[in-house]
Amino acid sequence: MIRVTKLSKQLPGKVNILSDISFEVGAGEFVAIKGASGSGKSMLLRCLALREPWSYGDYEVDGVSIFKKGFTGKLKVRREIAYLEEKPELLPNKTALKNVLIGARHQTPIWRRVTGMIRNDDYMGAMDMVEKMGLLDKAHRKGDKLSGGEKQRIAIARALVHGAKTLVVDEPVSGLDPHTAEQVLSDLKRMCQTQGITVVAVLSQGDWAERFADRILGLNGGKLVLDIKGRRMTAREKMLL
Ligand SMILES: Nc1ncnc2c1ncn2[C@@H]1O[C@H](COP(=O)(O)OP(=O)(O)OP(=O)(O)O)[C@@H](O)[C@H]1O
Repeated sequence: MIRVTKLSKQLPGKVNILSDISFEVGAGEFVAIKGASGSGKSMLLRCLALREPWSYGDYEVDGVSIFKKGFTGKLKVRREIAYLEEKPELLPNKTALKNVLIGARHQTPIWRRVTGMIRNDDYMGAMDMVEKMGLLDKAHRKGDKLSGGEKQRIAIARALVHGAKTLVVDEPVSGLDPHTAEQVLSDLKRMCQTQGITVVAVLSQGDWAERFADRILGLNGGKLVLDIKGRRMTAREKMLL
């Protein structure tokens, strides 16, 4: 469970990017973030993944107060919360499977990256995850020969194989055709339902959030203006964003 209390983010010069944001996300929940361009969606994700320092606020993950725990708190977030950028970077010359196994630079021991040595258990685990993502037939295709949607799904598989319990994902379906977008979001949703993985995803386009999310958070000018169950939004709710 993630609890964010009064998160604020200021940049030098006192510009407020995020103001007084509080919300909770339960284990296994799929939460979508919506908001206009510049409303602070990416900054919120980056703060959740501790890619950006917070100016103010409390952060609790599974009952652990992250900032009070200092280094171990931050390590917990690094281990358990994976941040996936809009266009995930894969190693272009490695296969999809190798990308799942050794691609995550900060999570793979350097000796294993250098030697390419893989334990059998790890290999099976990665293959299993690639299959769950519906990409078994692409497992041996090189990273640069995968489509945008396939790259997204390999990046998700990589994060899960390396122990992430929560995926914080920036626009996972932007630039994808509707069929592929549907596949990526269905995979994410299934991970939530069957494995208790928590997903916080920016889904600003179309009605993806309304169709797939358990909850929708809405940002406007760095403020949380909406926190509703995942359902068709009313015209009034849309006006708030
Ligand atoms: N490093 C930075 N320095 C100055 N301003 C920044 C920085 N990073 C973000 N901002 C500003 O913070 C605000 C929120 O940015 P953010 O990227 O979170 O928006 P967003 O909602 O994700 O937008 P988009 O949908 O266009 O990606 C924007 O006004 C942006 O210009």
